[in-house]
Amino acid sequence: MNKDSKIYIAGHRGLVGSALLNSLKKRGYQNFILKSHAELDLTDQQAVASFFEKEKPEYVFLAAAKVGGIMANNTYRGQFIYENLMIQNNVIHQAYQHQVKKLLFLGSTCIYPREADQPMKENSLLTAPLEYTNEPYAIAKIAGIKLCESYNLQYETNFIAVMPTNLYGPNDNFDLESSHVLPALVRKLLLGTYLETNNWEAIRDDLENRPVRNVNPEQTASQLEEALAGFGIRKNGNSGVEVEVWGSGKPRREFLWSEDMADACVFLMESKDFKEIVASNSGSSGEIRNTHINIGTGQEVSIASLAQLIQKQVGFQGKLVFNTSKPDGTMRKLTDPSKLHHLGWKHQIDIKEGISRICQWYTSVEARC
Ligand SMILES: NC(=O)C1=CN([C@@H]2O[C@H](COP(=O)(O)OP(=O)(O)OC[C@H]3O[C@@H](n4cnc5c(N)ncnc54)[C@H](OP(=O)(O)O)[C@@H]3O)[C@@H](O)[C@H]2O)C=CC1
Ligand SMILES: C[C@H]1O[C@H](OP(=O)(O)OP(=O)(O)OC[C@H]2O[C@@H](n3cnc4c(=O)[nH]c(N)nc43)[C@H](O)[C@@H]2O)[C@@H](O)[C@@H](O)C1=O
Repeated sequence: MNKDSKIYIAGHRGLVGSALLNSLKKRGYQNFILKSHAELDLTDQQAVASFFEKEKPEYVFLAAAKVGGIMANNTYRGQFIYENLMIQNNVIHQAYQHQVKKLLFLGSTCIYPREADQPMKENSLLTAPLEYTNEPYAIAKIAGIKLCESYNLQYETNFIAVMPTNLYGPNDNFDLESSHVLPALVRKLLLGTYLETNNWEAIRDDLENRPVRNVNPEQTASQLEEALAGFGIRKNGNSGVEVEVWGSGKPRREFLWSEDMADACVFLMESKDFKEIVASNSGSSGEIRNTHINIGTGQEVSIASLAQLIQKQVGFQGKLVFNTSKPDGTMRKLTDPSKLHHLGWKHQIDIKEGISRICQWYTSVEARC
């Protein structure tokens, strides 16, 4: 990529897209095409075709998708499979039709079998059944990998598919229901600290800044207390406040800071081609598959430990309680990032540093919506 190359970041307002935009700007890139969902619905085949015809991007980062945590994936199963298939089919196909020089597609580590050997290597794809809670999303992502791979093999395109582990950082979704675990626990535990001191002003401010379904920040203190209890943030008799953690707390997850993730993506777009990635796959028998690349830290933490780390960071004095009526999802999902390490990239920010950064960001002026 040259500094004046025309770069389209699909999903530039999201967690990953915004980190990609910042990372590219820092490196001196300046020629961006940016469209919000409201401006261009990527599920609309005709609209996407017209957009590519008009704009003719040279490089594409496909970070637009229907995304959410375990409950959103499990509940909106139809939307997760349909919207993701449509977005990726439209964008990847038009990138091929309009001779895009390179495209980077973002998948997810949920493509791997539920019982995959840990840490998970790229070649465990399609070797056993998937985790149920996010199966529709995972199937769409697997189709995206195969679309990139098949177009590369048939049409000699240069499309790279990366499989990031669970991500977190600025501009994440902090909704109390549809978000991923890390942003959810940051917000729930912060609200817990406000509830401990009856700081209704801080609670109202938080709810105004990031509206929550069926909660009016103007309500009385006792109504707000009831609303928060519905999200598992509640006063517990005279012993203080408790915050609910979904599931048993036993599943383990691997977390990568979004700016590290963006750095890895830019590194791959700047310096690696699909052919080099194929060449780096060992033991090929003439069949070309598993050309995607894991992006992770190779380090995991239990959900209970994650909650304790965030609790410590925000200074929540109360109790963590586990709600086992909520799903655990897969028990382990740890990437083996050695392929990416061999290609020349390694993460920088560890989980403790990342938690400190995201808690600071969440309460900063910058985070105001
Ligand atoms: N978050 C995570 O932990 C992980 C994410 N990923 C992958 O990374 C990518 C980015 O995820 P993330 O940044 O977290 O997601 P976000 O939800 O933060 O952002 C998604 C972006 O996609 C855009 N978008 C969604 N639907 C459409 C549509 N129909 N048309 C146009 N734009 C649309 C949104 O636009 P707008 O803002 O305008 O509404 C938003 O900017 C996804 O492919 C995801 O699967 C992979 C692994 C883990
Ligand atoms: C990135 C990845 O993200 C999703 O998979 P997931 O890792 O299972 O999602 P998650 O972050 O929502 O949960 C991780 C764990 O944490 C527990 N947990 C505790 N308390 C809260 C809580 O308050 N909110 C949430 N969301 N989870 C909680 C929760 O019960 C689970 O055990 C995929 O669907 C798919 O989108 C995907 O690819």
